[in-house]
Amino acid sequence: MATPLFRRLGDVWLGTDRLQRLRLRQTSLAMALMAFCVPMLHYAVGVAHIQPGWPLWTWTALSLGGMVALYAAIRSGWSRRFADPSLTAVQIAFAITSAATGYAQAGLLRGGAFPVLTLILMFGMFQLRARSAYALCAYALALFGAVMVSMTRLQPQIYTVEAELGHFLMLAIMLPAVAALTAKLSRIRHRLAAQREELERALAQLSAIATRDDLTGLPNRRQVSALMEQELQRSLRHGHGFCIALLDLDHFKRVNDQHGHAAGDAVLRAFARAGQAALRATDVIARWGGEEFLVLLPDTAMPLALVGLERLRQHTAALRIDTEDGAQLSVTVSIGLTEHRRDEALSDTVERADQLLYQAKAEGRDRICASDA
Ligand SMILES: Nc1nc2c(ncn2[C@@H]2O[C@H](COP(=O)(O)OP(=O)(O)OP(=O)(O)O)[C@@H](O)[C@H]2O)c(=O)[nH]1
Repeated sequence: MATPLFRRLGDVWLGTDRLQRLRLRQTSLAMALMAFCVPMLHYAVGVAHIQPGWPLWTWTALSLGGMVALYAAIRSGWSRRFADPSLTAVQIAFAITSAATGYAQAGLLRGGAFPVLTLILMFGMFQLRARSAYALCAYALALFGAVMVSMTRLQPQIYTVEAELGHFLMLAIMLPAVAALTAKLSRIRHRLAAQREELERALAQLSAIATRDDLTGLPNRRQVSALMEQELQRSLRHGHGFCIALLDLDHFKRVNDQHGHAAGDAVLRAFARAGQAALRATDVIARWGGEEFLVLLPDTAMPLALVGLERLRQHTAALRIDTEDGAQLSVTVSIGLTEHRRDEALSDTVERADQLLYQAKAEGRDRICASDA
């Protein structure tokens, strides 16, 4: 019972968009850190036996209010107009300012500002670019330096020159080291992102090679076999039938012999395009091998399948293909078409289509021989 409630609350707080949730989780963590720092500073002021005055309350209101404003800017989507919608650099600059002004009030416990500052900078380590990291570390060093100098004047008995010099030197060593580490991480991140992109491109290429025929761009035999298997499973579950046709270009050897292999390739490409255009978007025409093609007509029964393939046959006969030697070629196609019989193996359906194709060739080519089932 509790889980859906927590999930709903989570959705209200973080939204449902994946990227937005990532950003807001980060900001929520920063808000939690700030919520922890507020009582800590109040405690530090208490230790110094100082009554909390307006500087502490102003700091508290601005620090908490600023975090809420940053959360609202991201949650509302307003921050999407910027290059970094997480507002990482802004959040870090704000937190540094809050830490430095807190340092000025923390008195004896001001050393606590340093681990907090380290934590703040660690937030940026995984997101900031090298240049922003250096700029923010320089800002932190300058601001803390200014606060330290001011405090040696305002409260010299607590903020002694010697102690502040020591603190400043510590920061002067720590901050550039953090910036250098962030820059290194940023470079690693960019290299990883580039490698991932390259890998995705290679995978897409591999998948195209594995599933597409190079010459025509149509699905290859392996791919259409997988599609037929899928269609078979769908047909078993839902009870609707499908048709398969085998197509073979007529006298194609002559095209190669008389006009060359390149002209033959051009004819195959033109036929592939015409075939796709003649069929419905849900039908699949694939290269079965050589000058043979297979058409899969999912969720289609015989009279309708015949209409689609007759259109394809006519489109093919109307094709005119210009060759490099200036000739204009035309081509016809013979088709064996059949419907899958319930409970029969796919290979049997394809075999029947092949016999019908043979029959179409024997009867004079440029025709369809079809059997219902
Ligand atoms: N240009 C080209 N030709 C191919 C390709 N694959 C197969 N072929 C050719 O297709 C021709 C097939 O010829 P055959 O099987 O004898 O049949 P056909 O000349 O089409 O005659 P019928 O099928 O009886 O009408 C052969 O010349 C093969 O070299 C290819 O990718 N490109």
